[in-house]
Amino acid sequence: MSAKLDIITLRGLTAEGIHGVFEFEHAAPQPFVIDIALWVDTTDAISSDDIADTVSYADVANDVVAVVEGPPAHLIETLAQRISDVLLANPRVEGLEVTVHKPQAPLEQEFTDVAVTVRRGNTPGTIARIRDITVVDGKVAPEADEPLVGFGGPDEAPALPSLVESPPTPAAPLTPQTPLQEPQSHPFVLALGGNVGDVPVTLAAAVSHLIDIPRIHIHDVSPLLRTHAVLAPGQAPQDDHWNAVILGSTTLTPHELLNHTAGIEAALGRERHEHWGPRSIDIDIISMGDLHVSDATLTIPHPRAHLRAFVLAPWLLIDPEATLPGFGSIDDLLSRTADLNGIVDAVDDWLESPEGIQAESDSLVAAGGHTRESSPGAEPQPVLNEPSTLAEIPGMSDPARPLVIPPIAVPEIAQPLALSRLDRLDPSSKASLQPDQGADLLWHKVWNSWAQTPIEPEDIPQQPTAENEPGNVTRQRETPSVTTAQDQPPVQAHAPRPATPSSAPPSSPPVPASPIAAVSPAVSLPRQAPTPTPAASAQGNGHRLDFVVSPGNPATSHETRQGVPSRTEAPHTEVASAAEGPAVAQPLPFQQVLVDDAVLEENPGHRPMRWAPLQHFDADPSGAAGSGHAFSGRTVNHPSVPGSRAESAVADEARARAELERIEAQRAEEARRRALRQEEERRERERLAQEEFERERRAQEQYQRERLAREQREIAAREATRLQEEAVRAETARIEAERIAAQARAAAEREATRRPLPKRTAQYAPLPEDGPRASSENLTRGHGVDGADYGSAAEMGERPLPQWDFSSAKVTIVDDSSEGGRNATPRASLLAPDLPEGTLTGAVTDLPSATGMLDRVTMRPTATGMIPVVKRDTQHP
Ligand SMILES: Nc1ncnc2c1ncn2[C@@H]1O[C@H](COP(=O)(O)OP(=O)(O)OP(=O)(O)O)[C@@H](O)[C@H]1O
Ligand SMILES: Nc1nc2c(c(=O)[nH]1)N=C(CO)CN2
Repeated sequence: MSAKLDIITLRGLTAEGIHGVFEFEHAAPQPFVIDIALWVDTTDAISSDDIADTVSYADVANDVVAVVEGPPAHLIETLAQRISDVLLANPRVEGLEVTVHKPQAPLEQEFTDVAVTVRRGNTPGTIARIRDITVVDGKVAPEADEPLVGFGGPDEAPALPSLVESPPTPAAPLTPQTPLQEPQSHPFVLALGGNVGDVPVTLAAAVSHLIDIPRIHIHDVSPLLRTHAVLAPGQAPQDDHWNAVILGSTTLTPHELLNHTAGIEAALGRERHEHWGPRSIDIDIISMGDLHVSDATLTIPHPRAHLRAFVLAPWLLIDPEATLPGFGSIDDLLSRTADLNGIVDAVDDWLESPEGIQAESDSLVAAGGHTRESSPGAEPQPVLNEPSTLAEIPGMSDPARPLVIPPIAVPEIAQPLALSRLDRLDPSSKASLQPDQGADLLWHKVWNSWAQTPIEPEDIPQQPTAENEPGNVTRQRETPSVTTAQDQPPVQAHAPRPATPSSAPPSSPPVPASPIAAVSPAVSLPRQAPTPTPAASAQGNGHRLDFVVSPGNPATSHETRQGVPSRTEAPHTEVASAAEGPAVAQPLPFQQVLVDDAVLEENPGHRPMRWAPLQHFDADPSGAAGSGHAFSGRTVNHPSVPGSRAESAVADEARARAELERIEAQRAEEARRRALRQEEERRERERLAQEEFERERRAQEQYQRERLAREQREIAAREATRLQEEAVRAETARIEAERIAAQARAAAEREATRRPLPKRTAQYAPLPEDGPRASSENLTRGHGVDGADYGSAAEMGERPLPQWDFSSAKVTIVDDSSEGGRNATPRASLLAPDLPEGTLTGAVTDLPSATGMLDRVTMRPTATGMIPVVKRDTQHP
């Protein structure tokens, strides 16, 4: 079993990141809150007290924050996976659970949390309930009254790998006002099975995990049965399974329990490839008290449990009185299962050291002629192929070792059992009745015919006697040196049996006619249900179980010694009758009478034993009494014997022969009926198997349909998210387009309201005589803004200003030399004399110049000393 893992938790770790489906979430960081639980083997750390031997939560916090602050992801699932990957890179982390909360997720509705939880690796059990600790003024505040919900809390099932796709069970939000009610406890029955790997070890690990889960209490674990695989028709052969049943109780809901069992399956390597395929482990919830559940993921009671010996047999071993709600007593159910013959081996106390059980069983089975492979087909193969001698069983020559008697399979037995009517005789009777050398031929013949007559069900007498007490199965007498039913009484499921069959009072209650009623463990676990504790010794890896089949079981009556006269039956009856009065006819084919003195005289070597047909004896029952013949064990004068002894002998021979013929005819008839019955039983089993297969197929189809529907829902949900994203993008684009359009409109409006640009012309005004550049002789030729050559300043100075009507335009004469410092005197004043009356002059400080968009004309002094005069065209005011 793997080392126990402890859980290190870190909760409420907050960091900011840019994760989300929407573009805007990538633009601005938002908070993410992370809860971490790490499954770590702390054994070393506990002994060394060294941080190097464990996982430092400080490192964990750094790693997690780095991921949250790292590259953007669309989904919190992705974020959780990235965190898992980083933390699992630490080899000390065997498993983990990561929850990513997104408290400011962009949702229109009010909410308290959005989160995703992932579990990875080996995460046995569940996370312990953790209380929030509030620190106030540096001290831990007293606990809040309300119970915690959420992470690890009792009302939240942890996310498990196998259930990732299924919708999470919503946790009922508990408020401080909600009183904490003790949830109701339900008994449960789980069935465990598997046939891949070292299954006993895996199943023991599963039991250990279950024990570790809070709110689950294990009451009992059944012996471990090795069973032939039950297969769907046409399925390829598989290795044998190991099956066990667990009884317990839990306050978990059925789905929470399923979550846990599925988690354990996943942790123990369960993979699903094929329906009813080979598996390392399978855990089915068989029942939960009276609960009935039926939904897409869970059906309780388990819909096929009532058909399965590999579930019912181990269950019966620990709870013989159990019933499966809606189906009845498991005892009865078991007797009708088609795989009843498939129980190959059984081991008790297997949890102690499960290692080696499988190998040991393999060698036992190999010695017995089995293979681990079972035969295909829903109809189980006959399983009995017992070792014929004790020596063939490895280790069985050691008398201290417990015996393995494989379960006695019914109703069809592959090899004819060496059981005959003679086997019904007790050994001393048998010895005294056996024909001697030289005894008469007829007696030899009768004896031999008895010897070849298998015991028939019809031979079972109605009254129980010491001879037919349960457990006196002749098969067991064939191996007298091992534990037999006499040493070890079988335990009847319904009625406790006395310690030894011989001590059973004659009034013992008749055994219920249940074919498997007494499949009983010879060694029992300490358990609550009353179970037998017979004498088998406990050694080795677990205790093999002896299985004994009740004689009350009609199906096993092949093996029940009946119908052969023995000391305790016909002769005894006869003696008693003779002593007490007229002989009482018994429902037996023969009476032990007809010893004729003459024959004795003529053939002194003959044994005076004969068997006569009952009707002959009955012919004159009163005569027996009347003639006072007493049956003294040897010599009885039959009342109906006629005068001649020779005639009588011949008549006896003839009657005996006739009787033999009648018996043979009867036997042939019985064989025919038996064949018919077996054929009917086979058909019935086939029908049941077919029905189960059909049910299975329908269940599978339903499961597939639901899976498909779920997938389609998921696809639709993804598509809806995609469309939503697209819609958001389109909306964003629309808003942007609108903004641009609005801008354009505004610009257009401004444009529209703006006066058309005046056509501009430029002219150079002559510089005044006393202007700063007036004396310059080397003035370059002036060019107007329109490129026209206006000649030199001197020439231009002679030219008059055009006859523009400056008064109609707002003309400002600007002297920007005020900034350049070349001339502090505003040019305007200088120019003013030359401008028409009313022309505005003065510095313009509030408008840029020369933009062409001014209301006013700007005149500047230039480097050439000439002043461009820009004026609105009078035709375009
Ligand atoms: N009572 C139940 N116990 C366990 N699983 C159940 C039960 N009822 C329904 N299921 C569902 O059956 C699903 C498939 O189970 P699984 O693959 O183990 O089937 P199986 O063991 O191969 O077949 P079978 O159910 O016949 O034993 C599980 O995921 C679970 O959701
Ligand atoms: N013997 C045996 N056969 C099976 C088993 C099982 O547990 N034991 N489980 C099956 C599907 O659950 C199918 N067949």
